[in-house]
Order: sequence, then C-alpha cells, then structure tokens
Amino acid sequence: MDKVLIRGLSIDTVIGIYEWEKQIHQTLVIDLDMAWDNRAAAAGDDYEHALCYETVSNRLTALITEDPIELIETVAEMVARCVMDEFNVPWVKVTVMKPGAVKHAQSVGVEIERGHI
Ligand SMILES: Nc1nc2c(c(=O)[nH]1)N=C([C@H](O)[C@@H](O)CO)CN2
Repeated sequence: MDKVLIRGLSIDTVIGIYEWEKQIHQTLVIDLDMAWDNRAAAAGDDYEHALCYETVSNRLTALITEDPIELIETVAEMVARCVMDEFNVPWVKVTVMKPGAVKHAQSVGVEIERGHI
C-alpha cells in the first residue's frame, strides 16, 4: 500500500481538561499515515495527482486551532475525519502526542486507525 506521511506536525493550541490548561497554549505533535496511490503522481511527475502534505498540514493546523479542545482523543478523531472527508483519503493512521503533559513521561498520546484500504 502506498502512503503519504506527515511526521512531527507541531501545533500550538488550547488543549486539556483542566481549567489552567484552558488559559494557555500547549504543543501537540501529530504523525499521519495516509493511504494514497502515488503511482499516477510519479508516472507523470504530476502534482495534480499527488496528495499534498503541505496542504493537509496547513488545513489540520487551522482545524485544530479553531476552538479549545479537551481531549487528545477528540483531536485524533477530528484529524481522521478531515483527512478522509476533505482529501478523499480511504485509510488513515493518526498519532497525537502531548509532550510534557505528564511530569515524568517524555510524551503521552493516542493512536487511531480509520477507514479501509
Ligand atoms: N486519555 C487521555 N487522558 C488524559 C487527557 C487526554 O486528553 N486523554 N488529558 C489530560 C489532561 O489534559 C493532561 O494532559 C494534563 O496534564 C489528562 N488525561
């Protein structure tokens, strides 16, 4: 299966369940694996057939910074839904990490897979 990948997309936003978290920005780090047939883009060296990782990254940053969110689970679902609905991606794996959220952990996070290949 071909994929287009995004690694370490860093998004500063209002995220968390506690009152103090609603007053600050924190960083989320998102990894995406998106199923995409890359053959047409490669065959014609043609951007029109490519799934543009830059466009996806910009859209997700806008989406996730629109409103405060409590759970990183919600972020993961929003990302998966957006990529599938707006970019016609049939399957996606989304990892959302919240570094520094737990004192003695380097990072914590969630991972989901949605759709079918
Ligand atoms: N499964 C989750 N657990 C927790 C979350 C979360 O989003 N998903 N969030 C918090 C707090 O916001 C935490 O990040 C503050 O340090 C706690 N547990």
